[in-house]
Amino acid sequence: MSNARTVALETLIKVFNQKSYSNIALNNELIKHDLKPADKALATRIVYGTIQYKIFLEYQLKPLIKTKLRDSFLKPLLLMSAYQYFFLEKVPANAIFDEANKLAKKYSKRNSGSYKLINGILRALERQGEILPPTNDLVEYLSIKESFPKWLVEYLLDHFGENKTKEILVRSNQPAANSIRMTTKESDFEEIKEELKKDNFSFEESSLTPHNLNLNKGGVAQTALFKNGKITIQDAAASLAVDAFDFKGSEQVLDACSAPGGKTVQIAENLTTGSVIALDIHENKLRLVRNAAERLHVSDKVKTKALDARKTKEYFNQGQFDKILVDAPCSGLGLIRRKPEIRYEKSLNDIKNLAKIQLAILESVSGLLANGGELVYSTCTISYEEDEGVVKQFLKLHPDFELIPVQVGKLPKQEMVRIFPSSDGSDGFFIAKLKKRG
Ligand SMILES: C[S@@+](CC[C@H](N)C(=O)[O-])C[C@H]1O[C@@H](n2cnc3c(N)ncnc32)[C@H](O)[C@@H]1O
Repeated sequence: MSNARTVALETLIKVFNQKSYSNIALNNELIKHDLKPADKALATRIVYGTIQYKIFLEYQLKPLIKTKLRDSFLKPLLLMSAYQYFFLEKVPANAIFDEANKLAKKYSKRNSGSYKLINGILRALERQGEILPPTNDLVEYLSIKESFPKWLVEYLLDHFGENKTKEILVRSNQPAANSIRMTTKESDFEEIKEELKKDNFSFEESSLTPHNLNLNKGGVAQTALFKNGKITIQDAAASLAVDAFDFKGSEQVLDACSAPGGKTVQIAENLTTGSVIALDIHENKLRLVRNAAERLHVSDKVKTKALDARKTKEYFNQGQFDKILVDAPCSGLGLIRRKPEIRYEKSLNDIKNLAKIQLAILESVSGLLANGGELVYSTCTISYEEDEGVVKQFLKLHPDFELIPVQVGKLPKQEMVRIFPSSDGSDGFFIAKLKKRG
């Protein structure tokens, strides 16, 4: 039996029991089992949905599991069956339970009783229906309903209030947009849109910027438009960080944390005689930056170097760069819709530790900026400590820098830009622009 649910179960066993990354584990299983496109889509939905709603699903199953689950496949199978039961409206309960029973038979050791156990628990789940904690404990209620750890719900409530928190949680559980950036000049956008239509894509313009479109489906990497570098896959919010610079074209630019290179190529597109040096601490990731530069025909303007951005003073000269981008490593809370497991992996401690690394990177590169030069600091997170907190600490230590209000895309001019995961599917993001006096 090789079908969508076998692939989903194999993947979830690796993710939950062996701590594998979901995208890598799923990809390996999809390669092993040659599924039809519809089955591929179903397996993907079950895997990501089950991970996304793990806390909610465990809460539903907890009152029904009365014995120790000995076989290692049992918990992943129960979770994915419960996910389908609650979230896949078009699949009848009987079909979900039959498939679960078949998988239980296949995976059970003989006489282990696992098959009967699965059947019993899932039938009991049907009788029980959805359960939620009382709404008077808002943290517990939202944690279960939207499947986020309690510390994170509490953190969001403290910083953004009840309405914004609910919005962030709900939107983080919605699918990410299939977002592309048109890399050409604005006058060619219409031509690109026509070509996309010919390739059977429909789209809407991003609510954040005219150079990004949200496509109705994936698969754009197979098109000539992508292969020729006229479009690239990039989140709309992320693309705004580079737009915050005021380019002349002749600048020397440092991209301090560059892989996989989405912003490096965008910087290079803005340069004529200038060039960009792209750093990353992981040498193997720099290959992705070089590939992106080649596809977008900007290789002549991009040099890569493996380096810890906290050690840049040892390699570059004071005042060597006119512009510096620090798109920092961060907790990724703005990316939860793309990487659902982030919510279970990060802690408040991680946020605090990352803030120290971010400040150390800013500290290291600050001396390399020429007087009058621009420094853009960005993250794909929404935590205060990593965003405004880092910028404010940096400014306290560096009175030679000033904060410059930012106007990017369709957004109003702001002191610092915070984008929450948005209704049209963009990631959460933060952008601040600093200028070195002189
Ligand atoms: C948010 S990602 C950058 C995304 C990239 N700017 C883009 O637009 O495609 C952060 C990157 O920083 C790298 N990184 C982490 N710690 C670093 C350090 N100390 N020095 C340089 N790069 C680092 C990570 O390997 C990761 O590729």
